[in-house]
Amino acid sequence: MPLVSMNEFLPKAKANKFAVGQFNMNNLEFAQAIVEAAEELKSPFIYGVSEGALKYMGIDFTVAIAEAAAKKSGLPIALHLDHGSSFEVAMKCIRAGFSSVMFDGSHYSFEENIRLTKEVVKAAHAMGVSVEGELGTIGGVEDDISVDEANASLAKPEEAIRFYEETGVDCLAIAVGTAHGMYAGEPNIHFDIIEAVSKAIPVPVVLHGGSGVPDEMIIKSIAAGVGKINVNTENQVACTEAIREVLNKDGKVYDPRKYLTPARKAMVEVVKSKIQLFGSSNQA
Ligand SMILES: O=C(O)C[C@@H](O)[C@H](O)C(=O)COP(=O)(O)O
Ligand SMILES: [Zn+2]
Repeated sequence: MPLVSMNEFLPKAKANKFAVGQFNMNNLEFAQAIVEAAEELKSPFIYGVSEGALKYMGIDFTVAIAEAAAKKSGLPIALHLDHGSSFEVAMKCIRAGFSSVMFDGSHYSFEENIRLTKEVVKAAHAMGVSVEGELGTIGGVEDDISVDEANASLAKPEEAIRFYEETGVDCLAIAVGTAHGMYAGEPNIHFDIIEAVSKAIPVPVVLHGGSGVPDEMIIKSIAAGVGKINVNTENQVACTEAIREVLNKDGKVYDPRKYLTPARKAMVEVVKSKIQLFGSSNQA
């Protein structure tokens, strides 16, 4: 199966109240672990690729790996630019074979965010590519850029609704109290904002900063209208802890397969548990 747009599964997620996971691809082992977990549970999923990860892996390797996963598994998989910062980077990804892009204009003024997102939507939709927009400021560390929680600002439902109506995005990330990275305590998620926006627009709300959110809050978020959830840090932590354990036990190990195999296994377990929690098993 070729890579698909998120519209292959997000409308179904919204209608049937489940969420599709966006799992970030940081290298080959992440990509393999994610597709292995999804194959076992017959789940659609999204490979999220940040601009930093794109630089690290190279755009051609990234697309080739995602295409190989889609072909081998037969699952509906979207390859999605995560937090794209410009029209140019979004177009570069689409030209290389991405089936979905996020344009994150949340650092611009509201009107400028609408104007820029609209341009991306117009070009992407003409090529059958889905688009995610973002409103409000999500706290935490994203691709090495940190936004402290005090400067994170929640999305206003009336603005989110107007943003959707004017841009026509396929899903909308709104700042509702989650943050990128692990939480020191518990996040304070504003379920009322999710519900107000989700009721008024036909596309799903996206929850960024999915790592470390307690299960019951995830379930409540999905019930309120979240249809896409992004997870990266929990996989990074599982991967690194597994590698550290092997190296701590035997300082003489030099074959990367000896520590990357347990790292990949640990990530398979993380992704499987998220797919089950999000309710997307057997939805492929
Ligand atoms: O940091 C990245 O490279 C990706 C994240 O921004 C992703 O979009 C996301 O929201 C994942 O959040 P996390 O699970 O808290 O890392
Ligand atoms: Zn994010």
